Amino acid sequence: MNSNRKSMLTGPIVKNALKDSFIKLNPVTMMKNPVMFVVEAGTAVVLLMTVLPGYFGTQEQIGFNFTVFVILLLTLLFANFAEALAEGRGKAQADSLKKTKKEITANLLVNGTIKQIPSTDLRKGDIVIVAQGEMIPGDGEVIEGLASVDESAITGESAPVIKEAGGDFSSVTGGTRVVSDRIQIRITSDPGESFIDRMISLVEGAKRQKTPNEIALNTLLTSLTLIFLIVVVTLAPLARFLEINLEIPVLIALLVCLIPTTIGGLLSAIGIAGMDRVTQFNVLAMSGKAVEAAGDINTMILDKTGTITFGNRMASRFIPVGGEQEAELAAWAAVSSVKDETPEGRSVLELLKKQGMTYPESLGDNGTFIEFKAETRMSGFDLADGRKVRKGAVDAVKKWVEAAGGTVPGDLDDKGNTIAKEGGTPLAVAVDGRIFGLIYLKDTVKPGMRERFEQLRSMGIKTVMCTGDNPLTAATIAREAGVDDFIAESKPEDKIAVIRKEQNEGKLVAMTGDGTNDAPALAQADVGLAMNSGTIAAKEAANMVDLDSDPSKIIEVVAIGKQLLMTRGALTTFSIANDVAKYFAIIPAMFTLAIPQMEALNVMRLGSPMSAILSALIFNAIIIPILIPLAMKGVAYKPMSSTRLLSRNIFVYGLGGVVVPFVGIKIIDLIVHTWI
Ligand SMILES: Nc1ncnc2c1ncn2[C@@H]1O[C@H](COP(=O)(O)OP(=O)(O)OP(=O)(O)O)[C@@H](O)[C@H]1O
Ligand SMILES: [K+]
Ligand SMILES: [Mg+2]
Repeated sequence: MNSNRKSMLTGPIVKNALKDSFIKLNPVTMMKNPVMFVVEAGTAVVLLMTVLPGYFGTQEQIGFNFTVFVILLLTLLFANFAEALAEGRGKAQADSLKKTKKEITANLLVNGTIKQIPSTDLRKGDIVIVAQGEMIPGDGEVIEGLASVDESAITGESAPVIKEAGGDFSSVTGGTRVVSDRIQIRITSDPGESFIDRMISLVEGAKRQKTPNEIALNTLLTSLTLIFLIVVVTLAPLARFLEINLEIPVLIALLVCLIPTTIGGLLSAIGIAGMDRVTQFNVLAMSGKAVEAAGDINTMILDKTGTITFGNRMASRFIPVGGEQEAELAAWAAVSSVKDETPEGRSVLELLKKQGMTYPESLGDNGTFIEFKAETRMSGFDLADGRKVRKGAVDAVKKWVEAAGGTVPGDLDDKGNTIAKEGGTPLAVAVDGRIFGLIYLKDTVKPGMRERFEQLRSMGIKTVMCTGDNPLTAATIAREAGVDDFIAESKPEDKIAVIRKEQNEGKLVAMTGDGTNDAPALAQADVGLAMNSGTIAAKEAANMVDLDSDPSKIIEVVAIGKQLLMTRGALTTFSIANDVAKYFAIIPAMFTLAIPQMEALNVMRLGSPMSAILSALIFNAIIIPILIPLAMKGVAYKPMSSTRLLSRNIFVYGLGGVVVPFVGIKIIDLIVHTWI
């Protein structure tokens, strides 16, 4: 899917869009776009006057009427083509996704025996078994086992990912393939509601609804259209009263030139293309509203590990405290990590191996594993003989040891702080009341983070790093990465609190996350970007999912959102400014047609009244296809504050919108005038 996602507009897409341009002429479809619907009504009237001149017009104007009809029809087709082209890539993607959605056989587990049923019969709560080489029959959660899964059908990324029961990597997607081992899965979606179904309807635009911004703009454009309609309709009797004869096709041409057809024709293409840009970027936005909200974000909440840093925090050294032996510290660190499947836990065992050390493995028999939790900030192992082994954040382990009646060695804090000041994470290791020392976890800030935060600042966006790590480590990483603010030792509920606080100040907040404990905060945020590798709860709470599971992408998503809003604003300004020039072409021409002495009004020195009207109308039509690439690609975006952006755009597109048609109409008139 990725290969064709990246591909540009191909021949078949353009061909389909051409066909769709005609299908979209259906008045029922057209009615959703009042500006273009008025153009269509006008086109129909001019057509009647051309084919039935006896009833509706005069014989000698047939040529002119027919020309007006053709230009109006082209105006409609151009607008339809813009929308169809914007929809085209999504439709092509949907087709390729549908191919991956073929029916397969699922191994349903009923009372301990396997029953084969078609995947389409699976319901929420069913348990299935998927073995090596088989396709996963539906979305679900791994409840037993571990397997590597090829998810390229949805992510385009061919390297298999590990899925395992428990933790943040347990969610699987229907249509992906198990490449090794065997897992038990609890199905979490009913037929028709799966992730792929949602993806299809998203990229296809089937569920595309107008965003509040689009509705507001549409209302404005409709009001403008209505006003001009009233003006033009009242112009006719007024002119007749003054004994000036204004032809109906001329009035229709005037109306079409005055109403905002440029933005009316491109509006939906701009929205669809914006959504599409997000999709090309391998991010699924659940609605256009989410993409637009991204464009208006004031505050961005980021977590440290995995977003700002690479996130593979690796144990790099064992540092004993209180006169303990390094070998003994290492052994207890290993015991606390035997079943700890977090990257941190695994790295402890790797370090042990690398240093050629060993630990008494039999201690791991018959004990209870204590899983790492963000709330306790510790993990460990309760031995069969009753001894409790823990490793975790220094302050958490200190409290735990003190509660057990132990004492804290005097050099613990100093040694811990030294690690933290270097940006590392110290983990203390203890057995019951005795602290043996520290594990030095190293993580590195991703390159280029500083520049990215610099950009965000120039866009007027505040960045807050929220981490469960200690304040010293947090401060070091925050300084190194250049975030505006940070919150250390934060528990999951603290993230929600930060979001609420910002929102209460009237700000829009974005955040990324992947864990079940991030889900409430993802739902609370105005833009919640969940990682595809994350839990189902996170993905359902968020309004965007990143298929590549790269949390720092939120930065680009915001840029795309801004670009969408800017493109819409710029083309609206351009469209309305455009109409000014058309007054100067059409109105004098119209009156000169009736009263030749009014030639003095012809400020643009256009060839003849007829050619002036046709030139304005031709310009009005061809400006739509000329602007399609801009509507699709978006206007160039440089990070700067919203107010500066706004004034810059009004200058460029407002002034440009007035000047360009004067030049354009004049050039067209020079050509047209030689023909008539
Ligand atoms: N596997 C583990 N075993 C024991 N303690 C751990 C483990 N992983 C992390 N910790 C400790 O718990 C703290 C909190 O971890 P948590 O994952 O909540 O936040 P974080 O990863 O530090 O920050 P972030 O929110 O940026 O991901 C860590 O700073 C570390 O001190
Ligand atoms: K117009
Ligand atoms: Mg973490």
